[in-house]
Amino acid sequence: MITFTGVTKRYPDGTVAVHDLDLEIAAGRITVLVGPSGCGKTTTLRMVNRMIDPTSGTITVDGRDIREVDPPRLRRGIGYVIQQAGLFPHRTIIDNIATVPYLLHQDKKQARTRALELMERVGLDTALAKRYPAQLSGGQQQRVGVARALAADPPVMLMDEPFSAVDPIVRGQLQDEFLRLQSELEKTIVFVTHDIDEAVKLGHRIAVFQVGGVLAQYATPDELLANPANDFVRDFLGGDRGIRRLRFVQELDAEAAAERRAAVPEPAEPPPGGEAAAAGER
Ligand SMILES: Nc1ncnc2c1ncn2[C@@H]1O[C@H](COP(=O)(O)OP(=O)(O)OP(=O)(O)O)[C@@H](O)[C@H]1O
Repeated sequence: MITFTGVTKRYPDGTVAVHDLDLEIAAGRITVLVGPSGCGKTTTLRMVNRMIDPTSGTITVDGRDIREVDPPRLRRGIGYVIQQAGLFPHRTIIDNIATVPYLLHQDKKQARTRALELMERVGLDTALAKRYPAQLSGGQQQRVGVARALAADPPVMLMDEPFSAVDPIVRGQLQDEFLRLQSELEKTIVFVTHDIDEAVKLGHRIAVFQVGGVLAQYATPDELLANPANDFVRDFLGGDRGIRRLRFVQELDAEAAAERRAAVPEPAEPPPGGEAAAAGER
């Protein structure tokens, strides 16, 4: 679990990016930070791995105050994925993915084998391993970014608008694959987006921020859509909130129905002689 207690970030020029934030981020779930541009989402995210230090307040990861952990060590347990993937342009895909294992002086051959496994896991053809980032599509690059963040198998992943640089169709595919992957991996994920649809689709819980770094509401997607805490949240959710909620509830229903179907045991083989014989025995 990650906790923020009374966290404020004021930049040297006086800008308050995050204001007195209290937030509990559940382990093994996806927590989405959403809000308009400049509301402090990225600042909040980057305080978790100490790329930015808070002005006041306390952040803990698994009960430990992060100020007590030296930043390189802390970051080994925290994967970081950014918009447009941030890949090293002069390194091949496989070497990009194995960046952290190389830094940790892991066996090169092992690191590469694992990188190939990760490529498959995130839906990349391993034939792309020797290419360079510029030779991949935007969606493929994002997948490499996710694979690279997973390479050290960190329990926590910070994801800053990771799918926003691709077209809506690819974006939808990446989101679906990411959800599938997360259902296997159960990482603690903090995911930043400014897109409420993405937040509703991915988030177990959603933190809505407003400009000034104020947390306006922290709730499950269903609670958020059903009961916006104030006018700002209502406006941010938009006029089609009702449609979104309906779609969300329908998706939940479909998932529950699929789970029920999976839970029902397969019908037993009919006895020799077929159904008529089975009926006759009753
Ligand atoms: N280094 C900095 N110095 C001064 N102000 C900064 C700095 N970095 C960010 N800010 C300001 O802090 C506020 C929050 O910025 P932040 O990047 O956290 O917001 P955001 O919600 O992630 O925005 P976006 O969606 O546009 O990326 C903004 O007003 C921004 O201009």
